[in-house]
Amino acid sequence: MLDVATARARILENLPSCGQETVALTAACGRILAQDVQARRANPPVHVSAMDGYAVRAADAQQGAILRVIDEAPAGRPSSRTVGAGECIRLFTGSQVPNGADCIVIQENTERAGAQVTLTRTASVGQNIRTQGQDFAQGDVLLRAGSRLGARDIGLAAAGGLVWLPVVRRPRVGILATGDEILLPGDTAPPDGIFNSASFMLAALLGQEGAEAHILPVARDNAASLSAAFAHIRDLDMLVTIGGASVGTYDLVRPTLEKAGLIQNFWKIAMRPGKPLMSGTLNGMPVLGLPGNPVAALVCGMVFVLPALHKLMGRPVADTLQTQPALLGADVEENDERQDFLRATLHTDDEGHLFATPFGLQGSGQLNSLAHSQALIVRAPHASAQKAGTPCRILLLP
Ligand SMILES: Nc1nc2c(c(=O)[nH]1)N[C@H]1C(S)=C(S)[C@@H](COP(=O)(O)OP(=O)(O)OC[C@H]3O[C@@H](n4cnc5c(N)ncnc54)[C@H](O)[C@@H]3O)O[C@H]1N2
Ligand code: MOO
Repeated sequence: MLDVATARARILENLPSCGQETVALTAACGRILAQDVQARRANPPVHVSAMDGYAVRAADAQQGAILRVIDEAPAGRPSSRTVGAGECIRLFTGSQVPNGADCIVIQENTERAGAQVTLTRTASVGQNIRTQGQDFAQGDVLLRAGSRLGARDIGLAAAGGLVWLPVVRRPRVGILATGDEILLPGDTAPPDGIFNSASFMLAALLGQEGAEAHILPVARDNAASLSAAFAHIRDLDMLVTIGGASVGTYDLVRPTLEKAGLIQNFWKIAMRPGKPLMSGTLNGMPVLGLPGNPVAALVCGMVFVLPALHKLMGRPVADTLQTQPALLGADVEENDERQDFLRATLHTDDEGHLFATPFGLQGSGQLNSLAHSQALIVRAPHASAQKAGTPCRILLLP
């Protein structure tokens, strides 16, 4: 059986990037920027007033000076006049600063009488002026390729005059659960049917990482149903199957895929949960066959499908699993030949040590402990029995 690291590398090896598309600002939140974007215009585009008041020449802005109001220029309606000696122009927050003026006296520091204004305080050059390009200049790189766009990035792009943004195309991932016993959550018959948890869990996992995840109709445990399901696939960047991956008589996913033209990369890995993982390509489309046990599907989703998704999105993918150090919160037994991923809760003691405590039961059908875990303890094949307090490596669960 292949080891986990080799399997991961072989899945990532030949994955193409799925390219980019252009979306409107309103559709860009959460997307990954595909190219650096530059400001189309400076912000502010011209010198503007930061306050309601009067544009004056700083040379005139002495306490007690009396100035003549020669114009009024609301925001968006710049004055064509030039402020000369002894003159001022009435301005408002956001108004363009007129020629000749080099400071803004705020309204509270003036007394107005008809067309005359008396300054009650001295002002200085540049006061209350937002200079052109103070925030950013035309052509400045506002956002870098590879960043995930949030609300503040959208605001910055909008301020730079961008209407459309180049983003990484969301990979279309088909999720095909299989099994005669699999029901939609909430279906009432048959009473011994198993609700399809794995498809919804994987769709959520991949969706929150930027995939366009499509839950396909469940295929039945027979070659005809599976063949039809594979034949109906169109325009997917990746297919993820769930179940029917093992060695039983009704585990027909791999043989049926092979009949449809699958080029198998590998099948079966030294991992618990996740042993019957399969990787291949069908007419060029990457296919990952996950085990049906939902915990195995999720752990394989984290360890293999997410990095594959990131690769499809052109995002950097670390060569190795990004584990972190912790201390065992309970004794663990000797491990066999499979790399183990144990569901665990985390807590930090008074001295700041992080402990990962594995659940006692680790069956790969048990979703309750999966949902209530914060991490997976990763144990190497053939690791010896270890006592609580021993250093270990953990993978944080999303
Ligand atoms: N003789 C052997 N038997 C098994 C082996 C083996 O090496 N030799 N491997 C075991 C391991 S490890 C795993 S994992 C499972 C994987 O089996 P399959 O991928 O064939 O999965 P199924 O048999 O279809 O289902 C297993 C289990 O999971 C439930 N299931 C399936 N799909 C879903 C779903 N979408 N949502 C929720 N639950 C699902 C299904 O009802 C079964 O209970 O094989 C072992 N056997
Ligand atoms: O992959 Mo299986 O879940 O080890 O039982």
